[in-house]
Amino acid sequence: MNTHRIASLTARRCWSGARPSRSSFVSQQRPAAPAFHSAAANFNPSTSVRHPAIVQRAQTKGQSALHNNFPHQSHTNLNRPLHTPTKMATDAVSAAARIEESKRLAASQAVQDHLLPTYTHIGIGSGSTVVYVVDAIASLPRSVTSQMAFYPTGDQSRDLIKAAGFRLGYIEDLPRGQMLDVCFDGADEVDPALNLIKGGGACLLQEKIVATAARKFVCVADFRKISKNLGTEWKQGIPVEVFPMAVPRVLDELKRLGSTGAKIRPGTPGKAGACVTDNGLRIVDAAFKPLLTQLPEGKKDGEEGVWTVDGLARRLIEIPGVAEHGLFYGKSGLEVESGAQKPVAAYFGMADGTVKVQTLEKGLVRV
Ligand SMILES: O=C[C@H](O)[C@H](O)[C@H](O)COP(=O)(O)O
Repeated sequence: MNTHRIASLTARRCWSGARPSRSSFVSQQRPAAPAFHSAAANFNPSTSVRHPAIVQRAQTKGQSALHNNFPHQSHTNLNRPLHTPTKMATDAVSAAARIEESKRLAASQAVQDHLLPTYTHIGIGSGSTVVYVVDAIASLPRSVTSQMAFYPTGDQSRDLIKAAGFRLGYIEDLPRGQMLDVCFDGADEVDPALNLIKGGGACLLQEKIVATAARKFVCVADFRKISKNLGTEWKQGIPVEVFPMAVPRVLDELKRLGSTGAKIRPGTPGKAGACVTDNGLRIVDAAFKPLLTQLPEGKKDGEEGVWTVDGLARRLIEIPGVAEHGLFYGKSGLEVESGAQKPVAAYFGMADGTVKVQTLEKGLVRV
């Protein structure tokens, strides 16, 4: 397995030009990770995590680079404030490394718990956390993984599968009636009922097809994704994949439904113009008031722009021109035999190096 190759593929995954910067998050629970295009993020966190010496080197490098950018702040300036840009850069690098490590821990535990050696058809989702899923699977004996076919959810995961030397499967060729054994995928936000927001990296349509084709859908994420209500942690809005000709009409309808400032996702800085998905469509990010899991008594779904997850999810897909949206909702794989959009379990790597698992029966518990 070529870890370095896989890590470099993360850097140029579909959201390199499409994902809204993580730094636009305003959340106290999520340490501000540097935007992927910032200089501080140019070090490779996935390799640094495993080699503390490299983290140290990257931090030292970050310091000296920043000193060069701020020549007026000499080393002998005793009046320098405690929180200098240099310290902030160092903190940002350690926060980013901690987040990467938490993704790796979640992925590795999820694979350990849910990938049986007898499985032959495996779905691989999109995003930066899934890279560690592939990494964990690639560390298994070749005699096991060579019996498996891996089904991607977009260009990035197809590249990951190929780089790991795995056999690529095509979901369109999976015979009718047959299901994937398991699918691993990330999420942008997870509520206590295991509803998800996905599509922060512009992948959601193929993800939903692959997840619902699996007997078991397992979610992997870091601690920033844990949420009480969808829309409280992931504030950019619900990603909605839309046919280009329908975009203005969809924006109008989203406003009528109570979305506050739905907008077309730009492709910048990676691409001029709009973000184009793996399916050649556009992404509209539609922010709503935090989504409920239950309707308060006497209230109607959508009244004053307040929606339940299920109510909004069903309403969004009815809009002509909407190909799919990033709300994964409804039944989980524990409740139905097939077609579940909600995972059977969500694995979260925590900032303290532990892993928590969230299921419908047990809630959020430490492994
Ligand atoms: O569009 C991208 C996918 O839905 C990802 O699975 C989701 O955005 C989570 O990505 P990450 O693991 O990079 O946070």
